[in-house]
Amino acid sequence: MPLLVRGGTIQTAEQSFRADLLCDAGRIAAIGPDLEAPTGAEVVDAGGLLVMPGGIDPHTHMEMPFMGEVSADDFFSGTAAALAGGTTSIIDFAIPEPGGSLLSAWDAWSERARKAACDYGFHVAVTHWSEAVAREMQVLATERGVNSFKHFMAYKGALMVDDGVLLRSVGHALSLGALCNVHAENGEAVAHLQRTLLAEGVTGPKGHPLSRPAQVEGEAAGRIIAIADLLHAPVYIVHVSTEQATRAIAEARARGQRVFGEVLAQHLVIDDSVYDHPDFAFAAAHVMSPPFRPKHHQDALWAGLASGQLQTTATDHCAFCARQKLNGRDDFTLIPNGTAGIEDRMSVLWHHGVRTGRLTAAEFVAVTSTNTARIFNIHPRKGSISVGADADLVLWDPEGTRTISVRTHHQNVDFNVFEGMEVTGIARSTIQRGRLAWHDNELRAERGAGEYVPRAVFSPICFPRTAAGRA
Ligand SMILES: NC(=O)NCCC(=O)O
Ligand SMILES: [Zn+2]
Ligand SMILES: [Zn+2]
Repeated sequence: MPLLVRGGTIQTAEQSFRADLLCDAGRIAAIGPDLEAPTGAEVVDAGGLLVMPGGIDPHTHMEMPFMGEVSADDFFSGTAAALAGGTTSIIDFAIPEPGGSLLSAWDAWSERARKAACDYGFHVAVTHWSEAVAREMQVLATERGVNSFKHFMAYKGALMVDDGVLLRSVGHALSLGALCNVHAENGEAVAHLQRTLLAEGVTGPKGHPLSRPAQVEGEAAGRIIAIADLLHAPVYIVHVSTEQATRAIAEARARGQRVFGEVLAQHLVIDDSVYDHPDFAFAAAHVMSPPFRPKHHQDALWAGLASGQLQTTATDHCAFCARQKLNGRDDFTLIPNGTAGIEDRMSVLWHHGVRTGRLTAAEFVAVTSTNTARIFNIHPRKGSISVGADADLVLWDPEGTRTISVRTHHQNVDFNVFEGMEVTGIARSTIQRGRLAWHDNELRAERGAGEYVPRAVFSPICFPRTAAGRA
């Protein structure tokens, strides 16, 4: 059924104007003043609201097996919560079994994601190197719509890769026109500090940030940037949480390198005092990597977003319940790493970014949606408001308020790291492929309504020379 969005202000990453918008067959069919509602169309009143591209979260882990547990939000509950917060697409991570096949990981994640309520894609992790891995990367890039590969420089003994693997994989991805994503923490240093702390008797959650100080991220960010520079490859650093990594990215960009940086909503507003909490459950609920930082790092992250040196925002949504976090009751290294946030990213960014004057509304759209679509080559189908684009929209109430709470959120987890935060700026309605999936506080997410979005290689923003050569 067609859907007419009437009387709103269209807000994109470039401009703002009053117009109606007609959705039909899942796409944006028309944009203009005073559009007629076709027979049988549903009409939604967007008076006083901003009509923006739906959010894209480029970093989630739904039902991910990790540290002996499986993250608590599955592809349905997690994407339904996303829709309640104005996010209409995610890019999750398909992670092979140790030494296993990348194609099998893609198959397994595709199977799990069939129940997704919003659109999705996958970064595929490279966790070891062999000729078979190289071949599978090629198949994924050319036949399965994967244009990004993930590398963990941390999690020694599990997902971590060394510089030899990084060099091979970054070089191979470059030849395929794919982008390497990197979790930048020096995993050897983390393992060393973990051992030392445990030997000193530091077993509680406080050991987590102590074992992953800012230098650990700064060093790894500098190293992967140097490797990318050696190979003339673009690189995307996930969950940047420190001044040091932000500076390394800015300096590389100033030298002309194609380096992109992602920030998590959580790192922008929560600091490391959470680990001082006497209650294990509270402190453990904040155990994620990289950890929360002393407050001054937040200023660097906001400045990075405002200046364009950091381009995207995400959540690294990886929900674990108190029962799961208890695995690390006597040893902080066993607490499953991860926090939730997919439902609240947009409101947190609006409240703390736009309302404070750090970001313009256009920049908000850029960092929550459009930049991700450009980097991962799904623009203008996603992240834009243009005729022919997917009708993935959020009707945003810039003055609407809500109090974030585990009691009201839709995420399948018993803790919310933003608990009690009063935010101004909320999703009144979320339109997923032309259908109201969240409207007036009612979640109408549909199991399986989400579709896989294949992503073509040689994203022009990552590979400008190739793009120019092809034009
Ligand atoms: N971030 C985190 O703590 N858990 C998910 C895995 C990762 O992204 O490092
Ligand atoms: Zn990570
Ligand atoms: Zn992650």
